[in-house]
Amino acid sequence: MGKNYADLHDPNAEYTMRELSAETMGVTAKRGGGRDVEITDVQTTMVDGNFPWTLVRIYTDAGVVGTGEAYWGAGVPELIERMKPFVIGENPLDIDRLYEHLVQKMSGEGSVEGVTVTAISGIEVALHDLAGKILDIPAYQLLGGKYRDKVRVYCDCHTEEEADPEACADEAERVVDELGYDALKFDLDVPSGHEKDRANRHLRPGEIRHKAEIVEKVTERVKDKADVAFDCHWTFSGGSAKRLAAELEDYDVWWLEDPVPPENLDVQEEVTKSTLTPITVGENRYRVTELRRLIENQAVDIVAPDMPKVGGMRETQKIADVANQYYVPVAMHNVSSPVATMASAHVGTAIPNSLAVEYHSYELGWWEDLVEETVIEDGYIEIPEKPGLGVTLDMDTVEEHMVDGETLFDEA
Ligand SMILES: O=C(O)C(=O)C[C@H](O)[C@H](O)CO
Repeated sequence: MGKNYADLHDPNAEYTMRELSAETMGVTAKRGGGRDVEITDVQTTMVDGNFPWTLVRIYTDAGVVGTGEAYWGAGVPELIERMKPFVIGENPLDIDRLYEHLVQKMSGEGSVEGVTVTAISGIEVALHDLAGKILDIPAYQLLGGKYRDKVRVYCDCHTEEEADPEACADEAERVVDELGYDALKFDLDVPSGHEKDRANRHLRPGEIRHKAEIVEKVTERVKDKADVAFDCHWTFSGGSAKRLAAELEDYDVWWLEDPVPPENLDVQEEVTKSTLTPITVGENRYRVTELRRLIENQAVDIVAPDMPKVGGMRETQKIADVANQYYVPVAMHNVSSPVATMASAHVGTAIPNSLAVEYHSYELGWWEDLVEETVIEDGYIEIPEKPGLGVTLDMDTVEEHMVDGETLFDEA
């Protein structure tokens, strides 16, 4: 018999004083225009992409189905399964209340940050698709409307010779000229051969010179054709990060991402304030509460929430609102399938301070095949006018790439 985590006993979830269900809140008034809809089921299927994408579907008694996606990670499907009883019977149009309801119900299990927030995010994205379909409007309309018809996409680039500055520059040129992107990102936390110890976070002078050489070669090669960001994946000490960022001030760096670990806000703030190189942080922080502190302390020049991880579409919009008050742009981190990528683009059009949305799957070959529609064209996502997110899962592709042991979604 398989494991069943869904029925695990959680007293916090079973009884909470702050109970936000429709029944307890007395949300019973009849709604016109086909809006009296009830959620009947929630299902997940994990697809083995370049990350294990968790796709989510919410079914209703009206026969309308919403599709969403949570950021990848073990435990996400189990957590969604555990939350299912809290949304069944609810009206999917009450997105905000249902989000708060899940956060409250899952408090004991950890809904301040981490994988529980990721699981809630997947449900929240599916609710936006569903609500858009019920109301017959695109999801961005639920967020207040459009700032732009197309959202810019940046391509996360890789090469097998990731430590070779010329190879990185060649790849940058190829991605710009052949794939049509005008915004790129490369990893800068690549071993240079000058390391004495990979654990201590300290950058030796030769390592800094090597990183500066990658940045110089790449930015010079695509100068005036593309913006280029560089990612450090939470690797270096504050002192080393400051020296690296100072060295990179001579080049056209779009941003330097996550040079220090995300936990210590004081160090983060000091690094950001020490340099003219724009510093971007965000993908490992959760919900507006955590991102707010980063922004309010002016510890970040550009904020990078991962929408289907940070809390979903409305939570990302709330983060963008706080960022906007500090004149901070938003570059959405994204390693998702076309479903959450399109959902991020809907957020991107609904906020004034959208810089770009990441695309992290150009080497996969079948990323676009997961949905019937074209998602990225010439480095931009055109926001669809179809109801909901405007993407339709191609079930043959889902089935072909499902993680072993997964079952395909039920028909609508
Ligand atoms: O694209 C980025 O910015 C990343 O940091 C990709 C990471 O490898 C990924 O998010 C880690 O899970």
